[in-house]
Amino acid sequence: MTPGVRPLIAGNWKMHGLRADGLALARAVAEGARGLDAELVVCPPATLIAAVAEALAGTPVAVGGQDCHAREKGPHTGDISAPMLADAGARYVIVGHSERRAGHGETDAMVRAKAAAAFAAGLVPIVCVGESEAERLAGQAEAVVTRQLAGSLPEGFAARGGVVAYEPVWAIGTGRTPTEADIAAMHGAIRAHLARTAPEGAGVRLLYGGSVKPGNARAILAQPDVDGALVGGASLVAADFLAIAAAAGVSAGR
Ligand SMILES: O=C(CO)[C@H](O)COP(=O)(O)O
Repeated sequence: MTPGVRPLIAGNWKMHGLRADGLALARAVAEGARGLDAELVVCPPATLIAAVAEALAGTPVAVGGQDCHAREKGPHTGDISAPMLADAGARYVIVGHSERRAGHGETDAMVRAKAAAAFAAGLVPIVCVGESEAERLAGQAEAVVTRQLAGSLPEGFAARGGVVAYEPVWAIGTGRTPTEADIAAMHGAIRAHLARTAPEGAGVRLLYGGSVKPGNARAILAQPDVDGALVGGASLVAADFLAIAAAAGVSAGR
């Protein structure tokens, strides 16, 4: 954990949740969030953002989108713009998740445009980067992630409060995680890249994502330059998500 940084724990619900489930989950998270020394964000499917934002109004839990289009409006059937997310009550948006890079052909340039659109709409982008297993085995992990950062972060990213999430693709939903030393090494490399490219880079919050669970959260969050977590599966169970958030506060020594 970076000294003095308030941990950020974000839950990516992915394509899970009908209205009743989503509202119940959001309310349970809000109930348990009081008194936790971490910033909490839930990212429901787009259909639930407005309802969840309304349910969470006045609580310490913020709402985020899982993706946005790079344009404000236009003929883009099925897409959602950053201003629409903000209008629905979101404050954050995940962009460049590996499931979108792989499943929707998103390039670094597209991710950069989406992150810029998020800033323009007053949202905080959480930009995801991470290597595949083949890239890690080939010793390319750091080079891949550095290249993704160079291509995906818009001008002024650090100064405007952008967040980076390191999510090794092979750790997502698999129950496998890098070693703590590997996580620390990659977060250190990301920090060094950010600090080289902008004076404010040292203050960017760096999240780790990929099979974060209550059982491993404390050890992962205790690593240097890990300022929080982007949680998938475990964010669908309020008690697990809250346990991860509690571990963040402990790791921050608060
Ligand atoms: O999106 C993720 C968290 O946002 C990431 O895909 C990790 O998912 P998990 O392995 O199910 O935690």
